[in-house]
Amino acid sequence: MKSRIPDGRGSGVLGGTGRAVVRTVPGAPGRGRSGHNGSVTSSDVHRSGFACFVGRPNAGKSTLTNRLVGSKVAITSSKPQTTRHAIRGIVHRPDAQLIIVDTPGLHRPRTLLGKRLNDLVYETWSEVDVVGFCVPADQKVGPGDRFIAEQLKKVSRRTPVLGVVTKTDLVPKEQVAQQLLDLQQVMDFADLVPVSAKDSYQVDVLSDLLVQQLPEGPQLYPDGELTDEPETTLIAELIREAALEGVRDELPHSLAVTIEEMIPREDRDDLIDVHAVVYVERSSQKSIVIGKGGERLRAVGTQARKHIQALLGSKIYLDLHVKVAKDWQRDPRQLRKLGF
Ligand SMILES: Nc1nc2c(ncn2[C@@H]2O[C@H](COP(=O)(O)OP(=O)(O)OP(=O)(O)O)[C@@H](O)[C@H]2O)c(=O)[nH]1
Repeated sequence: MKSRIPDGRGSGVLGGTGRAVVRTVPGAPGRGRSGHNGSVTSSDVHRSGFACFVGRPNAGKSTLTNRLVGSKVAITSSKPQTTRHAIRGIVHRPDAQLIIVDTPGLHRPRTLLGKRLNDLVYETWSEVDVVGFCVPADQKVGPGDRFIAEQLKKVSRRTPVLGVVTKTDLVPKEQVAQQLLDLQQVMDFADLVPVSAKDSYQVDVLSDLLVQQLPEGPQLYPDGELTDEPETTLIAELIREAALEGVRDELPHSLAVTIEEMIPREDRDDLIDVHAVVYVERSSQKSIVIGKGGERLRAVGTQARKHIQALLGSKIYLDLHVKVAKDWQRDPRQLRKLGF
């Protein structure tokens, strides 16, 4: 992965100074590593830096990123492990600019793709200023979470880690409290916070806690910018998200999307032609994606088009092809071609 930090600010300035505006976190037994006491101190300091969320697949990281940024930039799906690209969302605040890198789920590598994804995770952790470790409120803290915690401990001396209990809307309050206690057992956190991206519950508190860990610094991106991912990457992700809806469990890992061409239609200033290819690994998967009489692929196209038009603010014509790239997850050449 290319460095996610644009101006040479590397690990040397990692770790927030923790002197920013701090609010008490209702219901969270946070310890506050920098000795904050819940008081509010006004400050003219501007902070900027990077954060990422880690957690088991489906923990709600992408949804939380979207909620913090306030726009749909990272794809979400009910299928696990759908986030492959470290897409950044940018939170603009008067007192800070927080750039969120959405990392893929960490998992035991079985293929070359799996290994590259894990490498990407470690690289991201060592480059950011703060990590949010997400654990959903409705699932017991388990071996998967402890595995991640063990990995996180290796970087937590340099990079502060916040414990984030997500999806609190799904369970009663007592269960949220218990989950916070259980999570506290797995590692030392800079702070613990319960949130619900669905209800926007405590999302602003989380934003404050993340910002508190950032170093002082100027705005790194212009106002209004939500992500620095190239448009084509976002469009490819939107198509992949649509293609993943309601398909068999093994398919997500075998799907990749490339944008072959994106050109304004001649003589029309309101229409863009987008040509995309959906790659699968086997011809059996190809027929799943296409569906009977092409029905599924049409539905995928319709859904993706809706989101792409919203993203670009322009009408598009979406041309989708499905191709088989045999065993692309194990083939370095193909991986490169598909952008991994
Ligand atoms: N009820 C509820 N559901 C949520 C919340 N946040 C996320 N979800 C759902 O949980 C599922 C997974 O959310 P994602 O944001 O895609 O999870 P992720 O951790 O990014 O998943 P990967 O990309 O697989 O690592 C989706 O179906 C979301 O709609 C929440 O606050 N409340």
